[in-house]
Formats: sequence, C-alpha cells, structure tokens
Amino acid sequence: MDRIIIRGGNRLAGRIPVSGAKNAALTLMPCALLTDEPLTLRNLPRLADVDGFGHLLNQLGVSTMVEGAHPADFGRVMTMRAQRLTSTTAPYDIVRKMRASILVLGPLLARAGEATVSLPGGCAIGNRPIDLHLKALEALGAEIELAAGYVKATAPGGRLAGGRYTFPIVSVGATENAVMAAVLAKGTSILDNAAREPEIVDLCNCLLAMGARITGIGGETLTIEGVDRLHGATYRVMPDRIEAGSYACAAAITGGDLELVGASAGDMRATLAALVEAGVTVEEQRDSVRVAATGGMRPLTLSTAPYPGFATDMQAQFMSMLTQADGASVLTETIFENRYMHVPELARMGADIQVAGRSAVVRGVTKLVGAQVMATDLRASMSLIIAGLVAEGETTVSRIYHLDRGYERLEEKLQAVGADIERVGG
Ligand SMILES: CC(=O)N[C@H]1[C@@H](OP(=O)(O)OP(=O)(O)OC[C@H]2O[C@@H](n3ccc(=O)[nH]c3=O)[C@H](O)[C@@H]2O)O[C@H](CO)[C@@H](O)[C@@H]1O
Ligand SMILES: C=C(OP(=O)(O)O)C(=O)O
Repeated sequence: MDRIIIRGGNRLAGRIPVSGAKNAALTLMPCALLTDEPLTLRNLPRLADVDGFGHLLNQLGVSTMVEGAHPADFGRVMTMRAQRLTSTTAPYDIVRKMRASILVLGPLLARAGEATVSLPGGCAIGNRPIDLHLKALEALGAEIELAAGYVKATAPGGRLAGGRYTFPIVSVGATENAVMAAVLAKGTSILDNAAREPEIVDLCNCLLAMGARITGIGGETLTIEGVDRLHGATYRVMPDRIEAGSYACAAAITGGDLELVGASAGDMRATLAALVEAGVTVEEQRDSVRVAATGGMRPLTLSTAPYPGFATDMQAQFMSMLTQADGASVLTETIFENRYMHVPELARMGADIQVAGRSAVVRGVTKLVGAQVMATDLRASMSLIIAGLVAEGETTVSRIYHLDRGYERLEEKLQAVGADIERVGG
C-alpha cells in the first residue's frame, strides 16, 4: 500500500494551481445522462472518484472520452455521450465505494423513467441517509420502492410530473438529485430550502447551458420549469474551494506565503474570514487568492454549517492548523455526527484536543512530532498532511487512497512550494 512521507519544518512559499472541484465534477458528470447529445466538461480533476464515476457512466451505456487539458485549465477535458442508455442500475459495488453514485438516481429517472440504485449505507464520517433524496423525488411524482438494499424509482407514464418540495434540512446531495430530476419533468417544480453551495450553482449553470429552465439559482428557492429535451454543451468545472482552503491552512501552519492560482474568493468567504480572524493575511487577486502567515496565530471558535456557513469539509484541516494557535479554539461539527476521526491521530502527533459531543477543544500552541498515522476519510487524511508539514521529524500517512479521491497531484503541488513530501510504495 502506498504511503506519503513528510519531513516537516519547511515553510511553504510560491504558487499552487487550484484544480477543478471534486464535489462539482461529481454532480456535473451525471448531467450527461440527461441528453443523447455530448456533454463536454473542461477542467475535470484527475481523481479516483472522477475515474470511478466515468466507469459507472460507462456501465449505464455512456461513452466517455478523455483529452488533455484546455490551455486555460489545469484539469482534463472529458466528453460524455449517453446516446442510448443500456442500463438504469447503479450496483452496490460501485455505490459502496463512491457515495456520489447516488447522484445518478435523479437523472436516470428523468431520462429513462426508472432507476435502480443501491442504498449507500453509512460511511466513516457517519450515517449518511438518503431519505430526503427520495422524498423530494416522490414530490416530483416518482414512485419509490426499497428492496434488497436497492432503491427502485419509477416515473408513472415514463415521465415525472414535477411538484413542490420543502427540504426540512439543507441537503446538498438531495438538492442536486431533485434539480437533475426536475429539469425534464412535464411541469414546473419548486424546491424550497434548497442547498446554496457553489457546486449547486455550478450544476444549475451547466443545466442552463444544456437548455434547462431554472430560476432562483444561488438562493433558497429554485424554480425549475421542465423541458421536453436537453441538448449537449461544453462546461468548465468550477475551482475546488475545499482544495484551495486546504492549501491555505498549509500556508498558515508553516508560516508560509502561497498564491492559490485559480481560486475563487467569492466561493470561499467563510474559510477566508476564519483565516483572517486567526491573523492570517488574505489578499484577493483577480484570478487567485494569496494567503500569508506573518505573525502568531489566534484561536478561533467555529461551527460547521451549510453554505454560506463554514464548510464541514474544512473542519479537519482547520483543526490541524489551530494546534499552532496561541490559546484554545472550539470547533463544532453540526453536519456529520462522526467527523472527528483525525483527532486520535493528531493526538498521536502531540496535539491537545478534547472532544465532547459535537465539539472539540483544541489547545495551542502544541509542538507536533512526526508519527505513523492514517485516516479513514478524505479531509481527515488532509489534516494529517497539514500537521505533518509542521511536525518535527518524519510523518508517514497511510491509507492514502482517501487523498487520491479528492486531491489532484497532492505531492507534486506541495513539493513545488517547498514541502519535503514523497509517495512511497509497498
Ligand atoms: C450541508 C452540507 O454541508 N453538506 C455537505 C455534505 O453533503 P452531502 O450531500 O453528502 O450531505 P447532505 O448535504 O445531504 O447532508 C446534510 C445533512 O442532512 C442529512 N441528510 C441528508 C440527506 C438525507 O436524505 N437525509 C438526511 O438526513 C445528513 O445526515 C446531514 O446531516 O457532505 C459533503 C461531503 O463532505 C459536503 O461537501 C457538503 O457540504
Ligand atoms: C466527504 C467528502 O466527499 P464524499 O461525499 O465524496 O465522501 C468530501 O468531499 O469531503
């Protein structure tokens, strides 16, 4: 099994190109199911999950063709064409490994009038139910059956009617599924208390480019007027705000100075505000964000929340960073019940963190010392890399397949700005 070895203590300085967003890519790719014409996505990151999603689409009858990057992008170009669907089933083996596979449910139902998708079950960061996905699809006219670990959804008469649904809590995935289902419905759909994440805006903009009719984009209420058919389009995946935020934490913890090229400050307000509050200098430039740590770091009190709040996907990275703040920080996780797996690993490196219920108190400044560590999810793994950058001696991070799901060319990007980091096999 591959591992990443970091020898800590180097200050990071220079430029890091920001990749296309994983969480946008994984909701844009299923849009290919909605049309028989080609959908071309630019700036698609080279990630295990993107490859896995391509593989799932192939199983449904979608052809995928990958080309090199457009000159203006870091990521690749992928053209997907679902001229004729050969299957409407997403099997357990794929859904289990890649939770985003649930996002084929809405588009398959919209295009083929039926979909059978394995229930994803729980995962390392907690119970991740899909009841809201199903309730929203029912409100749009779907009939849902659960049997043998699968969801079988059908649209009576082969086409969804459209309808109104108010999400009782904000759900990114359920909003995405409902939007993709509603675009081809017979009537108009209204989704209230919809998620407002920039990745949802990216999804809606891609659907607009394919001929969908959606208003209220970026707001809490989305109105979707169903159309008879969608056409192909070329669309550029938005920059990854979580990847950019992770490197911002890496800059801050090493007392460094990084320019995050291609980052969109507008999508990262809560992260940037927290960095500024911690005493980090943030400069917004036209097509980049510069993050420089100039003095001591102040402790923070942060609570995760749906967008525009502080992202749950940034909690672990901030926790590592705050081990170097001068005083006690309090982080509260409100989205997932079990997203603190990095805490015992950070403790093994010398961090002083106490978890009580949904909150964690991080006492700084602690000296971190390299150790053998591993994490069971993507952002937790990144928090160990960030800690390793400042730890004394050598940190070995194992189970790095989690990182390969979400960080494109991680070692290469960090080496280029001065980190002593390498991947070793075996
Ligand atoms: C609101 C939020 O921050 N969502 C995060 C969530 O999206 P993801 O789409 O995975 O999760 P949701 O946004 O759907 O979940 C938000 C909350 O709703 C609950 N829920 C969700 C669906 C459902 O059918 N029933 C239900 O009860 C979840 O348990 C959770 O407590 O994880 C992603 C990966 O870490 C993050 O990028 C998203 O920012
Ligand atoms: C947990 C994450 O992703 P996924 O929902 O794909 O597991 C994440 O992006 O932090």
